[in-house]
Amino acid sequence: MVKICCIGAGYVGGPTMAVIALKCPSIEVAVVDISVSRITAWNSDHLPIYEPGLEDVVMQRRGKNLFFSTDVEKHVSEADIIFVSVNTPTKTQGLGAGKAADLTYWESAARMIADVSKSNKIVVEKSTVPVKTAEAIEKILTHNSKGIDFQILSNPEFLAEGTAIQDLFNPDRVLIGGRETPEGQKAIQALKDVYAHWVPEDQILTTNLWSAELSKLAANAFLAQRISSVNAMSALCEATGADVAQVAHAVGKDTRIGPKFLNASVGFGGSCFQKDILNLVYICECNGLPEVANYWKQVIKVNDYQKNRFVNRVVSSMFNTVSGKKIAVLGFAFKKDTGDTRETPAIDVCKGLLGDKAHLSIYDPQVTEDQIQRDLSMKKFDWDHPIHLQPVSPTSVKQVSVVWDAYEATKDAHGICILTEWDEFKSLDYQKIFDNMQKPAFVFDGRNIVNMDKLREIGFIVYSIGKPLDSWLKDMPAVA
Ligand SMILES: NC(=O)C1=CN([C@@H]2O[C@H](COP(=O)(O)OP(=O)(O)OC[C@H]3O[C@@H](n4cnc5c(N)ncnc54)[C@H](O)[C@@H]3O)[C@@H](O)[C@H]2O)C=CC1
Ligand SMILES: O=C(O)[C@H]1O[C@H](OP(=O)(O)OP(=O)(O)OC[C@H]2O[C@@H](n3ccc(=O)[nH]c3=O)[C@H](O)[C@@H]2O)[C@H](O)[C@@H](O)[C@@H]1O
Repeated sequence: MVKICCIGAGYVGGPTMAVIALKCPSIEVAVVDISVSRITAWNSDHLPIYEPGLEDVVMQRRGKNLFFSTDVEKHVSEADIIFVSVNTPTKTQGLGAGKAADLTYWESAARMIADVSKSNKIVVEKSTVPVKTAEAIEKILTHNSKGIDFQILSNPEFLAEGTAIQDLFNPDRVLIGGRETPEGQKAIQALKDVYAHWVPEDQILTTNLWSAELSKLAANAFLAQRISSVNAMSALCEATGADVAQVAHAVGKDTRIGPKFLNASVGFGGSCFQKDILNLVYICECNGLPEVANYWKQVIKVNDYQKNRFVNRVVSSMFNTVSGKKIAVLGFAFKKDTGDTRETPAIDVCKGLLGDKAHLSIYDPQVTEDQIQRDLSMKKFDWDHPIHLQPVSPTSVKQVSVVWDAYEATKDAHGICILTEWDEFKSLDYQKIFDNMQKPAFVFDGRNIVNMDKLREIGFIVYSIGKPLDSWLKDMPAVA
């Protein structure tokens, strides 16, 4: 029986391995982690991450051919194929701080693999890593190899949160990069055989190692670039009276451009877009390509601009101050159908409003008060380290209350900011909400999900990203 071990039981390791276990009953899959609380949760009825369809897959295979364990060394030493899906945060100190990937966790995983292995292994990069990481990993493994053959493969993951299970069941492509030697090709074939249990052969792409590593960074950069492009247009739409949804629709009808990923928003979030683009920028700079680096840097700059612009809109619309005013924040996760808040635009928007002394009442159907308080008090980039290395009880931000209901959040509020596109926010009783708010009552829709006309009929002053401005807002231009 082929044995797979995955180091890192996070948003990638957990779901990908659960799906491999489901699709390949003949393979034994162990997911290991240094975080005891994460592994305990994977073995309980309350999985550590919320992802539609995940629980069903885990429950079908857990205890049969899917195991979650903290006994990292045992499972690594027994495995034929080892996936490494650990954190690759942005460096906060030293050379490349604020841009380069911090490979501390990767390196320690590689050293441990070298230490405990007694048989040949295929080591698979599942984490997103800088190009040429495989070379460094190879050096760590072979310097300690005691004659063991290690083959390194790059198999980046393209799943998106909220749709992870669907993405894993029907991937657009599976990408496997390896050495162009006979041993490298054999390793590629072994991994291909795993995916071939459910992925059509022509969707499994094989490349050299560096192409696979770079393709992952490139894919995320292209995706984020589309959002920054449409968000840049949203500012111009507001200035001219064009409607960003109509512009995006017209542009996306061109089959060369396509309709997906053109939703204007308060900004993209998530654990990877910013991190991976910063990493790409750093690699370009290290390779003497400053023009290329600056090109991609601009994608991040426009994203920051979009978040600032939103905050400025809120403040300027409300008589240039939100000091002491109650602002309801609907949605804190970085997108709907996930409880993940990593790099969510809500953090920057809330911090911006708090900077102007607002009182925030936050509601998100999947995010806990503890998480929100952590996010608002944590330093930039600290979130991307294993949970047990993060501050245990951060000081809570006093002007923030977290409630479990949108009606509670909006009661007596002066304004509402919609920051995540949860479906339930579309069907709220906005008349009831209006009746219980201070007047004039504002709605700032950072996700373009509300029916502006209906809300204006009720009496709200409505701002929606990239949409023709309310006459109230026209006279109060937001300066970014
Ligand atoms: N979250 C996502 O949607 C995607 C993430 N990625 C990439 O996958 C990698 C992992 O991301 P996530 O799963 O989101 O991170 P995560 O933070 O949810 O999970 C990483 C896990 O690795 C564990 N870990 C760290 N060092 C370890 C070690 N030496 N031994 C054992 N366990 C260790 C941590 O405790 C943590 O539970 C990152 O490189 C990320 O860029 C790629 C595609 C999608
Ligand atoms: O490497 C990763 O981590 C993953 O990053 C993204 O997935 P994810 O961040 O989970 O979610 P997305 O659906 O890409 O959304 C990212 C952010 O962009 C925003 N977004 C997305 C689409 C859009 O049109 N407009 C927009 O503002 C979302 O609200 C969210 O904040 C990619 O889509 C995945 O392919 C990739 O594997």
